[in-house]
Amino acid sequence: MIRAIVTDIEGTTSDIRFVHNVLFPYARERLAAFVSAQQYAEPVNTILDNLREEIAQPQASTHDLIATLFAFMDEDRKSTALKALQGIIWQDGYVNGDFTGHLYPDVLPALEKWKSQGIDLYVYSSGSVAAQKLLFGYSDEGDITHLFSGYFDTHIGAKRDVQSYQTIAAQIGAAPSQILFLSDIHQELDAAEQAGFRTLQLIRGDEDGASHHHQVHQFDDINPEQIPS
Ligand SMILES: CSCCC(=O)C(=O)COP(=O)(O)O
Ligand SMILES: [Mg+2]
Repeated sequence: MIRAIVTDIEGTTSDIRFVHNVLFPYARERLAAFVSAQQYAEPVNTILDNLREEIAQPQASTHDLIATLFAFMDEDRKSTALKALQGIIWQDGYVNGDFTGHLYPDVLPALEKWKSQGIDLYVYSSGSVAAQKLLFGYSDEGDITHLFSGYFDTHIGAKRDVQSYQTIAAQIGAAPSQILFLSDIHQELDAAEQAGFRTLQLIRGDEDGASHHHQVHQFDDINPEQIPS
């Protein structure tokens, strides 16, 4: 029996093009000025120290760190420090109504149905927990954060590491076999499966021939009582 569903965001609940064509450019255009202005204020001061630790350069200047952050954005590095900064910058965009968090139309009805069936819902994304709450708090369908029992980001570990899913299961308080993980990326599903999770792969665009996970095209196709093995 499935007791909890953990869902990825980009490519799963939300269009990858929203993240890459709207969110990422919004942060990119503002990042240098934002970091320069806020470098001595919290939480940016601590985030920059965390970034120095992440790159093992304790003496790196703010100028150097900004260059590093741009390199990370170029390679879509899932750096916890970059994700924290992006999340703070996106807040203005959501609050000012520059954009709303994209949701595929099949997502909200399915989440509501699963929740009404007594299944607890969680999010696991490389985007910071603050960024996750913004996307679902200012979504196309309004504030849907009440549906979620918890949020996980890279503070718990990387999405392709088995240990991350073991820690998530412990924090949820359910056996891994009672948790279903939804993602578009088969390497993330591989790690979750190795931790004992049930898995389903969302195919929102291109097929993934390298995956052995059961695939669905939308949330309507998912019945938590009948997850194929
Ligand atoms: C919280 S929305 C922004 C998502 C993000 O920054 C990202 O890198 C995508 O990560 P995901 O793990 O959802 O694929
Ligand atoms: Mg994804």
